[in-house]
Amino acid sequence: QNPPKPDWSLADMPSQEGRIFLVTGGTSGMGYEDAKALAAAGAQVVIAARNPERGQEAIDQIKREVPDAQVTFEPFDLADLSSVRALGQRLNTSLPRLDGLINNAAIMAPPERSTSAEGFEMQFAINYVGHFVLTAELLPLLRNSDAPRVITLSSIAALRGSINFDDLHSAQAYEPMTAYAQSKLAGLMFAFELQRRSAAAGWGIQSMAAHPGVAVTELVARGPGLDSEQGRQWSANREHLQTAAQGAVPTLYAATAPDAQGGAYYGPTGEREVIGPLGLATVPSVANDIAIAARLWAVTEEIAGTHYPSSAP
Ligand SMILES: NC(=O)c1ccc[n+]([C@@H]2O[C@H](COP(=O)([O-])OP(=O)(O)OC[C@H]3O[C@@H](n4cnc5c(N)ncnc54)[C@H](O)[C@@H]3O)[C@@H](O)[C@H]2O)c1
Repeated sequence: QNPPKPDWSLADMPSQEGRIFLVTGGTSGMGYEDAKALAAAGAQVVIAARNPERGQEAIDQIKREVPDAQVTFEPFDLADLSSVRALGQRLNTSLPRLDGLINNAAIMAPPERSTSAEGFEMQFAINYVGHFVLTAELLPLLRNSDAPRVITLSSIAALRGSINFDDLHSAQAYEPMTAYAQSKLAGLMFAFELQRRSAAAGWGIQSMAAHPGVAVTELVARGPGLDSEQGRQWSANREHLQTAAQGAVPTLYAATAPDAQGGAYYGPTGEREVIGPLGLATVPSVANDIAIAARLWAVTEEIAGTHYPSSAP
């Protein structure tokens, strides 16, 4: 795989006119920056997140900066698979195709364990299983595109992750960052496995992963909280971290650059993994284990009740 030029920036993004993107969690942080940059390049963008008021605020803010932006909001909750499926059905009716899906929404390390509508540990549910189901729902729309891409957000936290098949939902022991790391590793393995399955079945989808390094967003405040030890450390380092706009660059590269490749993992790289520049990110060795990836896929299909087609329909 060819690494991208480290100085790739939004100015290098080709026109996205005529292309349609969905960005989950596009009301704040990196997702918002993704939506704004894609709209500025001429794409039609659908932001999907929970809160319609925050959705309208995001649209208003984007339109202040990009007056002719084509951006709309769809409410949905990744922690409730009936809501994820309902979004899929609405989009399958309203859109002709989908050229890019950005699986961006996430929560990080809430201090107390909680569970989704289906009883999954909340980070596993939102960060991973919800996106697994959403992508399956949108497969027909993606296949209507002549060059569809699916970008799934991972994190350097995945380097510390493992897939605990004996306790995927942290019911026996809940450690917030361990559960986050598992969810982000699962997302990374999903991105790679989707690429393999797409290639084998001829779906034509390029699936890649991206991570932002460490960027100043709402993730910490909404998770461990700014008063936590983690929050205090993070606040003390704020000026050394990336902005959300900088953190969005690897995702936007993956979503739009002609030379970005399916199966790659883009992010700030090497010694500068936390703050840049753009490159091929470090892949945790377990993420290359195709037996674990296949097992995780099968288990997820089972618990989610969503089965991908095994070959091109
Ligand atoms: N900020 C960082 O330093 C960092 C580092 C590594 C990876 N990431 C990843 O980047 C991505 C974006 O995170 P961010 O830092 O911009 O955080 P953020 O908190 O600013 O944004 C997260 C978005 O996800 C949405 N969301 C949360 N729960 C949801 C649910 N149940 N249903 C639908 N939407 C939901 C939120 O509404 C919000 O729009 C995440 O995947 C995160 O894991 C962030």
